[in-house]
Amino acid sequence: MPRRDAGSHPAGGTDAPVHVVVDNVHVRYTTPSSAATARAQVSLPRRALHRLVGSSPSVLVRALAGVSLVVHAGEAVGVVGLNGSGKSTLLRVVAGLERPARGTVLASSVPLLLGVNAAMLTELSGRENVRLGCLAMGMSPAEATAALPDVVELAGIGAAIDHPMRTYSTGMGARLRFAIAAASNPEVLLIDEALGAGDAAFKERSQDRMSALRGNAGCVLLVSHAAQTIEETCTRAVWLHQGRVVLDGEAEDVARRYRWFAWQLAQGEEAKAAGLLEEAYRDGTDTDVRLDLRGTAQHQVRRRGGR
Ligand SMILES: Nc1ncnc2c1ncn2[C@@H]1O[C@H](COP(=O)(O)OP(=O)(O)OP(=O)(O)O)[C@@H](O)[C@H]1O
Repeated sequence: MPRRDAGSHPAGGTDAPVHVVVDNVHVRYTTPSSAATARAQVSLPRRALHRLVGSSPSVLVRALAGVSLVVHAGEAVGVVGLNGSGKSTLLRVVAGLERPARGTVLASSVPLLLGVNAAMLTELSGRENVRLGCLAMGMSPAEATAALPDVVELAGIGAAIDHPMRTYSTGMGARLRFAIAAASNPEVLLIDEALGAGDAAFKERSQDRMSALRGNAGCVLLVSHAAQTIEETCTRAVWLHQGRVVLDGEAEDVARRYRWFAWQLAQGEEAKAAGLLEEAYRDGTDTDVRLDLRGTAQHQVRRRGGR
């Protein structure tokens, strides 16, 4: 994946340096499907072959279908959307763990992805995992030793820091993972649902830490199903639906509109939800990115403006 210097200046909005550029990114997965529609797309001989070996034909899933966005230093961007809308894929593609079928991702430095499943050695204590985690993020042994007290304090799990991680609750594990990731002070921090399991005290600590990181010219991209977390934690939010950006704007506004849409769906009011989605899409913006040969990005935000 091209990962060049994203240092550029935007044509609109903030003047802060750009840390992440996602330019018309498409991600597709080919996945086996037992659905009749998938079978119907396969030729008869191939269908017979599938039956013979007991396999299923494949279908193409468009996880991201032309996503463009630009993230500046100092921003915390929340990503909301229904299950399967492409949120985790977006984070993975920015982290460089997924290669887009089309489009470009640029980051000013290697992004750090913090997920619920971030690898930990569960037989080791939290403290030992902190040390390993710091070394894995590229710290020297001396830096890891120096970072340890801060990480332990931020995690705030008391005596449990010396217990094996297999004895931790989900929330305790989440606190430790976040504390380890934040210790490296990454310029681009990607958080996938990893904060959801924390309690109120942790929520406050993690918000403080993210503010400090943003104040330090870093940026955060945060996926959460809790639209309220996005409202409280982020400066901006992106609503994804079926791999496309519906809205990209002020966190409170985007989260509120998404929440209202999701609530209508949950009530079985599908027509109403579809109307809200359409209206939000019309009110949204498109981001046009122009890359020059040196990999510098310029971008422009265009209103879709259907009303
Ligand atoms: N490895 C994979 N192989 C096949 N399809 C995948 C794979 N990963 C994701 N997908 C599909 O891509 C689409 C987007 O998935 P993604 O995990 O990005 O959604 P999400 O918005 O994060 O969902 P959730 O809120 O449920 O976590 C879904 O249709 C999903 O089934």
